[in-house]
Amino acid sequence: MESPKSSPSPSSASTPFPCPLNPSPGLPGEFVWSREGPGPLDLVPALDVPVIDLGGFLRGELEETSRAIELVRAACMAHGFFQVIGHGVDLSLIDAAYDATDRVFGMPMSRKVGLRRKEGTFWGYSYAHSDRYSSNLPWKETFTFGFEHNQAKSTRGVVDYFADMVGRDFVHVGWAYQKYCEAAKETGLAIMELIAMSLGVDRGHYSRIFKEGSSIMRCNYYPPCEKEEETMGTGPHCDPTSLTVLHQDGVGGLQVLLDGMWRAVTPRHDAFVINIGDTMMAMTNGVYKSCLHRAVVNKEKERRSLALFMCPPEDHLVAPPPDLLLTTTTKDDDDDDGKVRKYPDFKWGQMLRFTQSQYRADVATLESFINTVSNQTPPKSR
Ligand SMILES: C=C1C[C@]23C[C@H]1CC[C@H]2[C@]1(C)CCC[C@@](C)(C(=O)O)[C@H]1[C@@H]3C(=O)O
Ligand SMILES: O=C(O)CCC(=O)C(=O)O
Ligand SMILES: [Fe+2]
Repeated sequence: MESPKSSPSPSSASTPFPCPLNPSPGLPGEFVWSREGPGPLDLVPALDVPVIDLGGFLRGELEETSRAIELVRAACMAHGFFQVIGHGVDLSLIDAAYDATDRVFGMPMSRKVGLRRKEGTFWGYSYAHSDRYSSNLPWKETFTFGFEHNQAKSTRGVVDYFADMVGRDFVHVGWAYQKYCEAAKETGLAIMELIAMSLGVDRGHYSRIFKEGSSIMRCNYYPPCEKEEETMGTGPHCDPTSLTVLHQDGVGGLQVLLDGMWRAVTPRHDAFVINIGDTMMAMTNGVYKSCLHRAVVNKEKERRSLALFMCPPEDHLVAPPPDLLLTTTTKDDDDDDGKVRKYPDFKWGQMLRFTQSQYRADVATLESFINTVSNQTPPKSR
């Protein structure tokens, strides 16, 4: 597994970039995913991930709530992906977030380069992660910033971040993202209640943890690419985080691996795509699945997606609720009362730093992280 390369020296940071994301006759080698290139894209059938209407649940309607719980459970046991409508988020707020995204990636490259993530930080602009990796570069630009869930405790909101880091002319962009993140977070917290109820644990178990957590807000911009079959927008991976609340524009490109086949998640303007991440999988003792997915690019159209990666506090000890250990047995448990833990305790901050300094998130991030940590510290008995 390629470990991230150290970020370039300051002098190379000022080197004019070759802007490799523009269409070109031959794809630069570092963008060719020879082993995993998506190949012919028209063969990818759609995956009819469940579309769950949150309206009834949010209105406190018992029957609709039971229906939503059932659908969440079935999807999370299978592949960890579903779409939600009836979330109550005004579509004009989503459109404003896309307008903000167009403003961010529409900046001149010289200004974007000035916003590149600094070594040891997580936030800022990246093109193709070329400061972190030297091969299998994703055909995308990204802009990433943090969002504190407990706004009362937030020392510096999204608006301040944009005003201070990008410039006063981006204050309204900061507001658009601030409002978007607040709404997407509330949707995510509501879904965490459904997840808890679907597992038979206290309804507030997960949402209480995440109300004190934060999110990684990742804006993805995928330029068109003539060699769409040879490169990747975002390579195959499982999200190391807990719950992803993603909105994709109408172009399409998100795919989930199911039964050995890549399946397309059809975009819906009125829906968020929700998926379980590695950390939530550990919080459910492996009952709910964090699954491999990727984003492919398009030879004609640019594509954008907005991913809110919800995380617990960095010092939160990731473990399943005790009740869950009493009520669930997993098929490969040799311990018939289901008390077996699938993953050791770990602190979320440790896993996050692992993905930023040592390991490029892929299909085996959680397993690799646990192996790394267990080789460093004696196993904790529980
Ligand atoms: C903890 C994280 C690392 C990434 C952003 C969040 C959740 C998703 C991860 C990522 C998108 C998975 C694919 C590889 C990656 C390097 C990327 O393409 O951006 C990952 C993110 C990252 O390390 O910046
Ligand atoms: O762009 C997409 O649709 C998905 C991107 C993704 O999976 C990610 O950023 O983790
Ligand atoms: Fe992802």
